[in-house]
Amino acid sequence: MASDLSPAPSVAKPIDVAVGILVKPNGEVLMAQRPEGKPYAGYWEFPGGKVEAGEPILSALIREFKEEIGVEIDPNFAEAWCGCAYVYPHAHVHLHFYLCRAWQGEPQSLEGQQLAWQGETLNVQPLLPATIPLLEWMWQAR
Ligand SMILES: Nc1nc2c([nH]c(=O)n2[C@H]2C[C@H](O)[C@@H](COP(=O)(O)OP(=O)(O)OP(=O)(O)O)O2)c(=O)[nH]1
Ligand SMILES: [Mg+2]
Repeated sequence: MASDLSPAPSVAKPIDVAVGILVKPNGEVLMAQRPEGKPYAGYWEFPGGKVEAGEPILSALIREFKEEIGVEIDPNFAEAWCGCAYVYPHAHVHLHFYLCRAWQGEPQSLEGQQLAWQGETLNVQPLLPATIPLLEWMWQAR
């Protein structure tokens, strides 16, 4: 019988991910399409990305928003909302979602990604699997 019980690399160490939901006064939220070359390219998500070693999650959120869409998030208006874990074939992620109602700058596509403001009836597909239940829950919780 095999004696190596060490977990597969994908489940050994969850990766923290800071995710931001920009919410406009009319309730629309900003979604982005993952660019070519990344896992799940073409899938829609909320902007954000991996937290670096030792980096506070809110700092990672602010950094990722500058890098990906050129938007300056005001930390005083970024509300830690909820988290979830998901095991993908490429990684085990721990997602930290923030609701952001104030920011500076107009979202720009700095990584060649498509951006779209979305209301409750989505017109973008497909979504990252881990994001689908969060989005449904968000509309219910409003
Ligand atoms: N940004 C974001 N990531 C999500 C969402 N849902 C979800 O499962 N993820 C997963 C997909 C990825 O495995 C991980 C995010 O990592 P990423 O590939 O975007 O990382 P990153 O922006 O730092 O980019 P890079 O290091 O690959 O250049 O989290 C979501 O709504 N937004
Ligand atoms: Mg990203």
